[in-house]
This record gives sequence, C-alpha cells and structure tokens, in this order.
Amino acid sequence: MAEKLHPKIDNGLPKESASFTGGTLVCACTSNPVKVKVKGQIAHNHACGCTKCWKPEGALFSVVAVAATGDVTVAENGDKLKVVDPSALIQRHACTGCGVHMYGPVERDHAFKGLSFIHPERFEEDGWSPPGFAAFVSSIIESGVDPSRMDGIRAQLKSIGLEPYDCLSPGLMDYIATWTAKKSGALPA
Ligand SMILES: N[C@@H](CCC(=O)N[C@@H](CSCO)C(=O)NCC(=O)O)C(=O)O
Ligand SMILES: [Zn+2]
Ligand SMILES: [Zn+2]
Repeated sequence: MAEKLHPKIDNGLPKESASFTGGTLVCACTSNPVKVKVKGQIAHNHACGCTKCWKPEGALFSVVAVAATGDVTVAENGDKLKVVDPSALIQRHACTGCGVHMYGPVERDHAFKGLSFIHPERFEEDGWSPPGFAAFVSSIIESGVDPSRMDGIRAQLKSIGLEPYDCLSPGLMDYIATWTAKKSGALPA
C-alpha cells in the first residue's frame, strides 16, 4: 500500500511557473489567519523527514524551501506567531492558533544565515518551484515510523523523482562544509 508521504507530492509533483514572482503564505486558522509575504521564487525546495519541520496531518514528510529573509515579511496577524524552539538554528515562527510554521529565519553565524525556511504548500498561489530531493529520510523513524517501512518509503520517494538522503542533498552538504572549511581556515576564504 502506498505511504502518505505528503499531499503535495503523493499525486505527482507540483508544476513550477516562470511567472511565479512570490506570494502569500497563509496559516490554517479559519479566523484571523497569519499571512506572510514572500518576494520571488523559492530555492532548495525539498521533502524533509525531520521531527522539527511542520508537517500536515497524516504526512510523513514536510515540504520546505528557503527564501532570502529580506524577501519575507509578516503581513497580517503576526501577534499570533511564537518561536517554537529559540535554541534551534532555524527560528521557526509557528502560529499559536493552528500550529503551522510560517517562516524560520537562520540568524546565527552559519552557512544558511540570511535564509528563511518556509512551507510553500501554504502559498495561496501555484507555480512555486517543486521539491527536488528528500532530506532527513531516516529521521521519520524518530517520529515512530517502523524501520521495516523504510525500504518501501525510499522506493516511493525515488519513484516520484525525489532522491532520498539521510541528511541534506550532497550539493547542500558540500556548501555547508565549504563554508565551515573557510571559517576554520582549512580552505582559503
Ligand atoms: N534527526 C533530527 C534532525 C533534525 C535536523 O537536523 N533537521 C535539519 C533539517 S530541517 C529542513 O531541512 C536542520 O537543519 N535542522 C536545523 C534546525 O532544526 O534548527 C530530527 O529529526 O529531529
Ligand atoms: Zn493559524
Ligand atoms: Zn526538517
């Protein structure tokens, strides 16, 4: 039986549109929803199996991407937002009404500093760049998935074109390692 990976990927990946120039993320509250505006196309969209990213009800994975923090602005009902874990690298701002994570800036000295993690499925608009890989796949076990299901889940991810990784993609891991090596002096800055 097919696993419920995420509603936006279970029936085929969403289509990117060249005319998508950003949009408005809306939380799930039926009254006074939080609205966050994002300027421009998103980057590095991926399915994430980690326990920290917000997932819709019944989904094994989140769908999460980044935008430049300077392109992200809270437009409405920002008073409902609260940081989930102030000690985390990603400062996930969740709606206290419905639990949806609206944006998560990285402010610490890190390769991702200046980027904000967002969940594009919350866009009112279509046309955002679809997920390109699956990250932290083994982490779904930490949420209670029986390890015996992992072969099937990895095969299902591959069949929809999302290569499964147990950390981030090789490109992003190389990017982080390069940043770290330049910081330590192991590579020239
Ligand atoms: N096994 C852990 C992994 C958590 C984790 O490291 N998550 C990643 C990916 S989040 C989006 O790609 C991460 O970078 N986290 C930083 C943070 O959460 O601040 C688990 O499942 O909890
Ligand atoms: Zn809400
Ligand atoms: Zn995650």
